[in-house]
Order: sequence, then C-alpha cells, then structure tokens
Amino acid sequence: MNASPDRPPAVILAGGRSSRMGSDKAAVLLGGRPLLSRIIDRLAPQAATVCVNSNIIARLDFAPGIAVFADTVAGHAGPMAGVLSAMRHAAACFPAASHVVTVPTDTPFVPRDLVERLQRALTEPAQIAVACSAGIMHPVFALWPISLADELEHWLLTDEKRRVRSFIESHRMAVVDFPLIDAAAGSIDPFFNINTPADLETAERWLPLIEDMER
Ligand SMILES: Nc1nc2c(ncn2[C@@H]2O[C@H](COP(=O)(O)OP(=O)(O)OP(=O)(O)O)[C@@H](O)[C@H]2O)c(=O)[nH]1
Ligand SMILES: [Mg+2]
Repeated sequence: MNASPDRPPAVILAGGRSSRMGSDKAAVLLGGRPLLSRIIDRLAPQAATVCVNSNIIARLDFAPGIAVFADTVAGHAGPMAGVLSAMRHAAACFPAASHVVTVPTDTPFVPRDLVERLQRALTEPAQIAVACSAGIMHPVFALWPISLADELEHWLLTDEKRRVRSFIESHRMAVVDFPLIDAAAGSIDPFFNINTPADLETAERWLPLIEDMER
C-alpha cells in the first residue's frame, strides 16, 4: 500500500453499534472481504497513514498493522465522538498534521480522490472540508482541523442533539461536490452506506459494476 506523506492522517470510523446490521459492520463481508479492509485499501493511497476508531477492538484482528483506538468520551456519543477521537489520536501521533480526514467503515465505494479534493478545497487553516453528492452533504466524510478538538469535546458534552451537520455548519467550511458513479445499471452514489442486511445485498449487486468501471 502506498502512503502519501503530503496527505493528512486518515481515520476510519467504526465505533458505532451496528444495531441495524446486527453484527459489527467493520467485519461484515462484501465480495468475500471485510468492509473495513476494503476501506483501508481505498484510503491508504490517499493518506499519510490509516488508523481505525473502534470500540470493539478485539474484533479487528483482520486488519493487522493498523492502529486501533476507542472513543475518548464515554457512552457511544455518536459519530462526532469518533471524529474527536480521530483528532486526539492525530494530535498525539502526528504532531505536524493540521487536519485529519474521517471516513466511515460502511461506505465501500468512497471516491479514490476524496482526500485530494477535500484538501484542495481548503482556503484557510481553521476550515472544515466536507463531501457532498447529488446535493446532499455527507458530514462524516470530512477533513477536520485538529485545532477544533477542545471545542468539539465541549460540544459533545453539552449539545443536546449532537447533530453532526449543525457542528459543521457553525464553522467555516468548504463543501466539495463528488459526481455519481455512472455504472451500467444507472447512477450509484459513491457515498452509499451499508446500514442493514438489505443494503449489503444492494452493495453485493453493485460491486462488480463498480469494479468494471474502475478496471
Ligand atoms: N466512535 C464512534 N463512532 C460512531 C458512534 N456511532 C456511530 N459511529 C460511527 O459513525 C458512522 C455512521 O454511523 P451509523 O451508520 O449510524 O453506524 P452505527 O451507529 O454503527 O449503526 P446503527 O447502530 O445501525 O445506527 C459509522 O462509521 C459508525 O461506526 C459512536 O458512538 N462512536
Ligand atoms: Mg448509528
């Protein structure tokens, strides 16, 4: 895997409960391979390094050599708890990095130019760059200034609704639009995420179409 030193560290968010799937989404097989290892392969060439945020660390033994860390705030506080942990991990392990990029573990078709395009969109240091497609923002696919960590921790501990979108929208941000994938069966959203066993079946149908497109 080719890491890119001029890119930010990347953290795969796998800290949720996977309650709709019924088993850890990181370990669920798509085309015979765990979702987590698919995302690692897709992200590794785009980032300085790839790490995983998970609260069930023992079950990640299929990702050898990848650093895994749990949430820094207790109580499954939602995706932004994963983003905070990503910022804290980056600050401790990559002190030269200004930003950290996050991608959830359940989106196997995430664009191969995600990080490059988010990075190019930044025009000032304290900005968040966030992905969108078909007019919809995808708030956990984002490049986060690590300097927001203390503020995010305060927000997590005090905001009643903890809506990711409202945290992002209260900051300077750059929204980056990504095209749909023009596959034989129609348009596929690259940010399609797998929440349920039915979504997994859909992704199994799309996988060969997308592999054909990318060949
Ligand atoms: N670190 C951390 N990540 C979370 C938490 N809740 C959700 N996430 C992550 O945020 C992303 C989007 O969340 P969901 O798609 O709802 O995943 P989930 O919460 O595991 O699944 P459900 O239990 O079915 O809602 C996934 O990558 C999750 O792993 C949390 O409490 N802590
Ligand atoms: Mg959830």
